[in-house]
Amino acid sequence: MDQPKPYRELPTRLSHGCFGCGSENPHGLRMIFHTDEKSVFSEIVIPDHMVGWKNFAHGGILSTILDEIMGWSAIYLTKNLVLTKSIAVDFLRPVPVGTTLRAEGRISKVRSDREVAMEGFLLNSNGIVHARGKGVFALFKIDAAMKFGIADEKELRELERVFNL
Ligand SMILES: CCCCCCCCCCCC(=O)SCCNC(=O)CCNC(=O)[C@H](O)C(C)(C)COP(=O)(O)OP(=O)(O)OC[C@H]1O[C@@H](n2cnc3c(N)ncnc32)[C@H](O)[C@@H]1OP(=O)(O)O
Repeated sequence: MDQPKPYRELPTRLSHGCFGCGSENPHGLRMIFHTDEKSVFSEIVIPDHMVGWKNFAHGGILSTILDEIMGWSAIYLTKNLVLTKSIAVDFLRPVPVGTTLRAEGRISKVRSDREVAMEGFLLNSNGIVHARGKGVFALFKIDAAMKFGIADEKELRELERVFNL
């Protein structure tokens, strides 16, 4: 008998142009996310054209991945929409392009109903951490997100529906 999967995919395959997760950006990372309900994670291979020095991934790309994983973790785990207020990244070991990485995000501290501190990690296939991020995210209920113009109403209603916000 099939065992239930210990994790599931988040419904983030929305057709939009986000560099991190949009399915309509041919130059983007096209990240797909899974959750075990305590964290959100994503397997990713950084393409060759995102190289920095030698064959190592550009630090800005690693920061983007950490921003993205912490952002979706914040959305899913707090049930709010988010905007990044700040991020800080520690680059611990170079990341070669073309290798499989695991990005992982989780809540560090819910500071108020409008702000959450998150942490994110980029690990190689042996579980070694290559980069670590900390981020502070503004939390928005749907009505506030509309007021701030984070997305148009149709997109927000869709996010509300698929994420039970
Ligand atoms: C679509 C998803 C895709 C899903 C995307 C998932 C992936 C995420 C990963 C990537 C995310 C990004 O890169 S996001 C892109 C990078 N980040 C950004 O662009 C954020 C730029 N920063 C900002 O817009 C701003 O700093 C804010 C909104 C964060 C904070 O604004 P602020 O102006 O300092 O706020 P503040 O003075 O305190 O308040 C001004 C007014 O806003 C209200 N206000 C402030 N914060 C909030 C709040 N959280 N909820 C309600 N209302 C609020 C206050 O009551 C006040 O109202 P009143 O008194 O005037 O009525």
